[in-house]
Amino acid sequence: MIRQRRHQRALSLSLPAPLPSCEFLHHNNLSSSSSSPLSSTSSTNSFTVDNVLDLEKVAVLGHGHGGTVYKVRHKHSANVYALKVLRFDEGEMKIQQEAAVREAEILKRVDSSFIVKCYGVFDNEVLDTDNGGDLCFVMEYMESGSLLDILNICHTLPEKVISVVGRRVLEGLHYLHGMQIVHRDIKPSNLLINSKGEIKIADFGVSIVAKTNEEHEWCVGTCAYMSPERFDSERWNGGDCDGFAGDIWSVGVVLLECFVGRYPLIDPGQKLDWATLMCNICFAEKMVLPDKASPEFRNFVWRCLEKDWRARGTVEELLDHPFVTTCCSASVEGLLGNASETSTQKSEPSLAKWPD
Ligand SMILES: Nc1ncnc2c1ncn2[C@@H]1O[C@H](COP(=O)(O)OP(=O)(O)OP(=O)(O)O)[C@@H](O)[C@H]1O
Repeated sequence: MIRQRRHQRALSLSLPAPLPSCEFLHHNNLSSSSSSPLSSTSSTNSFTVDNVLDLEKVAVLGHGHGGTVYKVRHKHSANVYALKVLRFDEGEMKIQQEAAVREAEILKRVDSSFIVKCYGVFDNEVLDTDNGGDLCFVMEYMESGSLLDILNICHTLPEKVISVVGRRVLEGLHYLHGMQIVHRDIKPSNLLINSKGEIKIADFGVSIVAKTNEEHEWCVGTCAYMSPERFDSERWNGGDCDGFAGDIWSVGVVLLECFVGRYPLIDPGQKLDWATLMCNICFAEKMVLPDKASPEFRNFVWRCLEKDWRARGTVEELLDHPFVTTCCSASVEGLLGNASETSTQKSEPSLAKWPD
């Protein structure tokens, strides 16, 4: 539902001027049938896919609210990519296209080892007519799936792994926030892991550029990971917020989830509904963390889950926090042991969407 709502709004982004070599922003006819790229990535990324018809489907990697992600192989180079195929509903085509264009604009500009790379955006029907879509993103293939997949297998992670995860995500947010990009949907299924065990941030479907004069709706993203000022803007002065603090809140929820092995802001016996989430996120007392958590981890999580966004830790502050400065490796690979096979047992909190 929130994905639908996201498509129903015509949000606009104020972004830096496009690179001279980039065709994308000048190409408005998204419904045309073309197999040439609408967009390449920035000049520092080598653009390796120039015709989507050179990609052959290998497997389905997963389904999201907007479409399907395939593992694909480039026929000539044998390089493997993830192909995200978005579908637009009839009747909402224009608004959905605008949302997808915004996502593509952001993806085109980001180039960081902490962010899943996008190698091209195409507007054609691909692979075969049954599975064709309306807009396709050729993405870096992340072999080990998502943090959600890892949690499905391991249930909980040791603190030393969580600190590596935290550091990587903070580095990614530091990069994004430096470019004025607010992600707005940090959650386990949007943190992907490659064969080297490196975690990267993915999915910019509801991201925005902050500090512009544009009006942004704040109640978008995934409810369960949403900060108080985004959940209840009026009470928590969300109107004054630039949005960066909301990403930090989500990091705190994700890391705590890795520690306790379940969504942490709802007690096991509590019903997962919108009202309970609202109460727990916006009104509950400071959370009591498990005894077994180290003082560093507790303090880190509390700095992230500070309800008042103005008092919450910033990305710069948290990158200097002892919990993430002492982490032993830039990769989670060795620490995760046998958790390389994916599983689909666990899902994110089912009330992941904003209720109508
Ligand atoms: N670049 C990638 N490499 C490998 N697997 C991927 C990649 N991108 C996505 N996936 C897999 O495909 C699944 C679906 O991704 P998608 O971004 O469409 O939706 P989602 O993030 O799971 O859900 P939502 O649409 O609610 O955000 C992911 O959960 C992940 O397992």
